[in-house]
Formats: sequence, structure tokens, C-alpha cells
Amino acid sequence: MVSENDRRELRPGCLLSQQDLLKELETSERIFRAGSWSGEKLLGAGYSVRLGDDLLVIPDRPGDSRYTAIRGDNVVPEFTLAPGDTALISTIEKFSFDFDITATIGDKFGLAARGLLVLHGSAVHPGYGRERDEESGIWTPKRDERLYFIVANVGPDSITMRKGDTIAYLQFFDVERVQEKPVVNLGFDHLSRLFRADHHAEDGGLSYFRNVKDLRSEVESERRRIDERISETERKVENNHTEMERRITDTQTAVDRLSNTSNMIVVFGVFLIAATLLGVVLVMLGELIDELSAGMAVWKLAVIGGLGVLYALATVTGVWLVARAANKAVLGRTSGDGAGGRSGAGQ
Ligand SMILES: O=c1ccn([C@H]2C[C@H](O)[C@@H](COP(=O)(O)OP(=O)(O)OP(=O)(O)O)O2)c(=O)[nH]1
Repeated sequence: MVSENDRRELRPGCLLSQQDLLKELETSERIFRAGSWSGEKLLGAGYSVRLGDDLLVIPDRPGDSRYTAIRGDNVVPEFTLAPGDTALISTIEKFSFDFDITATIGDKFGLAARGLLVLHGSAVHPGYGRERDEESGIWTPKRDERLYFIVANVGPDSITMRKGDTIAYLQFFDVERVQEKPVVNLGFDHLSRLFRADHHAEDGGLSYFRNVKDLRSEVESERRRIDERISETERKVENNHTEMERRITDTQTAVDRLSNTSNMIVVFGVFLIAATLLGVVLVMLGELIDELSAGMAVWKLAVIGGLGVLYALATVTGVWLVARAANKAVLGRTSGDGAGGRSGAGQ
């Protein structure tokens, strides 16, 4: 440690340069506790604070709604936040600000680029990390005062955070010495309660992000339900379509059958008319022949016999034609019934 005389000159209102900062860190505990800082984290006119492995409140597993407070010997050098997860994190650096120095807290864009939102206050106040010794009345560095931040994974992918990751950027200013009084933060216990880690409850974490996450899973399951309903409706429409086609085919078959039957009736009617006309013609012819030549009994009989045979042949041919038409109609109906029966059984 340096004596008061060897101290660098204070310039109230001025930003500490990297050299000022390094000198302070190497020669005093006016900013951090000795051994808790790293020269590699000096950047420009500032310092990037690092993620610690204790004093954390993190989900039991990525995506879990139960949160556990990590403190003491129970360290966690690495944890993963699923989208929508939140956590309370603390720095490796232990603070012991003197009453004439302050710092502003800034974000790291690298974290934002990974989808990590860091919720933080704006300043580290003069005296942060100091306490008054009751006996001597001297303000001395606290044993273990950290900066706490709340983080939320607002990106689409899981984010793994490891001990030593930079989590915020501080810039330091000299200020006129302020009145010496304790600077308190909300405290790890209070923040643990905010995350419901004290009860290890099912609804841990920051409710806004949890609600967004729950809402998303509800929307997804509702979308799945709607998709299922749409597929079911599509199946029903398909079935109805098939049933409608079957009914149309049945109706078509019935119409065909009716038309066959009516054709058969027409053919039969034509046959009856033809047979009747033929009979009448035959009788008239017989009578004519009988009147014209009474003495020609043999050939007359032969002609009448021939006409009779002709009449019989015509009658048989007519019966055969009607039978064929009837047979077609019956066959058509049978095959139509068979098709209807099959599609009916397929449902
Ligand atoms: O993100 C932050 C910001 C600040 N601090 C520490 C350093 C700071 O000196 C102290 C108080 O900060 P702030 O005044 O922002 O917190 P507060 O709880 O609003 O304080 P108060 O209600 O006492 O004014 O907490 C953190 O741990 N994290």
C-alpha cells in the first residue's frame, strides 16, 4: 500500500485513465479488494468486471422454473440459460470503494449480441464495499462486497455462462469526498427471494420472462391442438367426399337399372305388338288363301304351315331378345349392388 503522500493527484470530476486505474489497483484497495481483480480486464479507460462462480441464483436446469441460490463452498463455474430463463449473477471482483471515487456501469455488447439482457443500476457509489470499524471509527474494506446483476436470456438459443466471462464495463471518476455513510445494496438474500430461490418454488425467476416463456409454450400447444383439429376436419371431409361419391355411384346404378327395366318393358311391348300384328296378318292371309283357291288344299296347307313356322320362329326370336335384355338388366343391378356393398363395408 502507498502512503497518503505517494497517492496520485485526485482530479474531481475526471475519468480515471487506464494508467490511473492500474496505479490505484496495484497500490491500494480504494477500488477493489486486493487479489480480486485482473490486469487483463483493463480496457480503454475502464475495467470489465467478471462473472463469479458463487453468489448466484440460477435455474436448477436450463428451462426449469425452480431456482437455487449458490453461495459459500457450493460453487458453480458454468451454467446454461435456456431462452426465457433469468438469473442473478455476481462479480468475481470484490468492491471497496473509497468515499472520493465512483463508477458508472455500462453494458457489454458481446452479451447483447448473444441475446443476454443485463439488468443493472447505473452507478457504484463512493464508499461501496466499506464499513466502519466500531472501535476505531475507521472505514475499512468489507470482506466480500460484489456487484450484482440480473440477466435474462431474451435470444432464441441457450446461453452458457462461465466463470470469468465479462459481464459489465465500469468507468471510474474521482469525486469530491462525500459524507461517509454505509452504502448498501439490496443484498443477496433479498434478490434470492425475488427469484423465489428461498422457497425453491415452481414459479421462480423473473415473472415477466417466465410468463412470456409460459405463454409461448401455451401458444405452441394451442397451435398443435388447432393443427390436430384441422387434420381431423380434413379427414372427415375426405370421408364425406368418399361417402358422397359412393352414394352418387349407387344412384347412378339405380338410374341405370331403371332405364334397363324400362328398355326391357319397351322391347317386350314391341314384341307383343309385333306378335299380335303377325298373328292378325297370318289369320288374314289364311282366310285370303282359303277364299282364293278352295281346290288347292295341299299347297294351301303347306303355305299356312310355313307361315305358322315363320310365326313360331319370330315368337321364339322375340322371346329370346326380351330374355337377353332382361338378363342384362338383372346383371347390371347385381354388379351395382355389389359395389355399393363393398364401399359400405369399407367405412
Ligand atoms: O447493477 C447494480 C448497480 C449497483 N449495485 C450496487 C452498487 C451500488 O453502489 C449499490 C446501490 O446501487 P443503487 O443506488 O443503484 O441501488 P438501489 O438499491 O436503488 O439503492 P437505494 O435504494 O439505496 O438508493 O448497489 C449493484 O450491485 N448492481
